[in-house]
Amino acid sequence: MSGQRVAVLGAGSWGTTFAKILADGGADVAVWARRPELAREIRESKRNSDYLPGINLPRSLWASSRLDEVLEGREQVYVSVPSQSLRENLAAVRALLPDDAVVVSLMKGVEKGTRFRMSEVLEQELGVGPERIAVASGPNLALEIAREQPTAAVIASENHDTATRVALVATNPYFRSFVNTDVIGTEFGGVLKNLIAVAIGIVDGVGYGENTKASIITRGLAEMTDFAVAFGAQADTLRGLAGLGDLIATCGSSLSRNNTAGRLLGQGYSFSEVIKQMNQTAEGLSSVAPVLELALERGVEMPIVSQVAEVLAGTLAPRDIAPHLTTDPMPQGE
Ligand SMILES: NC(=O)C1=CN([C@@H]2O[C@H](COP(=O)(O)OP(=O)(O)OC[C@H]3O[C@@H](n4cnc5c(N)ncnc54)[C@H](OP(=O)(O)O)[C@@H]3O)[C@@H](O)[C@H]2O)C=CC1
Ligand SMILES: O=C(CO)COP(=O)(O)O
Repeated sequence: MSGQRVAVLGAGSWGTTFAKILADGGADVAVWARRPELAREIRESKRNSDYLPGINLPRSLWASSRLDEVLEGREQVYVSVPSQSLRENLAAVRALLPDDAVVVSLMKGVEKGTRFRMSEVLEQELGVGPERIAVASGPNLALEIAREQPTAAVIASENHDTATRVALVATNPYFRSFVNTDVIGTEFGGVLKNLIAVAIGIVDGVGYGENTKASIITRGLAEMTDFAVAFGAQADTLRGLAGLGDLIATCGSSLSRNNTAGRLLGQGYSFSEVIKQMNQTAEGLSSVAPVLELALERGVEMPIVSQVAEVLAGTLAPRDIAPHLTTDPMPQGE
């Protein structure tokens, strides 16, 4: 569906990569970068040297630091800012959002304090109904995609037509979008795999091997599924690209910022030292508290995520994470 006029809000590694995906699929894409110098670099040099070094962006890509210029006349608006900053960013978007525009979350976090998913924050702050909201999630490490290595994603919306319209635009020869109506499962899949990737990073940093990691990934998927299903997700969604697919990609790659943050913790750096060293967004570090609060609310046990929280708090030594995979003396399960 070439020629659709779309906007991407956020020019970090994922926003810029997603803008490239859309432009390479034939869309007319405008990107909003909060820093004018980054907008200028994308617009004039077709580069984003801070976030995607060495990547040439499509010639058609346009960028500005002015929201009004970027949003004018856009039929689809993709949002990719750090989750904890979404609500404050949307205040300026509401008045400028074109009538009938579909809004797509590319983010993988839960808001601290309120514990809302990103699609819920979009609905609340933009005054847009769920039929005009979609979420995108899957095994999507930005730099691999920017290098045009093939992958796939799920586009979910409560409205099947909305998901289909977005998926048609967010598809190109190296990126395939599948359609789903399970927004909760698709969104929580992306949030939860980040937390398991932090756990994998921790045991990697400690120096444990493949058995430990395979145990954490397998039990982590069970934990992700129990949690998401308790909130109304379909278990199948967690077995698909937005769950297992993303879990494999993120747990297996040093490109993952969540995995990297975990590795630093496993090597003995404290939470505050890790924050200082990270120059990109590791959403799992912010989502761990709201996810555990939600789990408590629904009575879902999350032993791996709980241990990640304890390592972050400094109350559990990283080397002790694996033996406590469950506190149940006789655990049932696969
Ligand atoms: N990178 C990836 O591989 C993938 C990321 N995601 C998700 O995409 C979302 C965005 O992450 P990603 O692009 O990777 O992050 P990055 O750290 O690469 O970039 C963050 C971007 O957000 C901007 N930003 C930072 N703070 C604020 C703020 N308070 N208000 C507005 N903009 C801000 C930064 O601008 P500045 O440069 O000016 O600081 C930058 O453009 C996350 O939810 C992540 O989970 C999903 C799939 C893949
Ligand atoms: O979501 C991602 C891959 O699908 C990116 O993971 P990180 O945020 O850990 O880099």
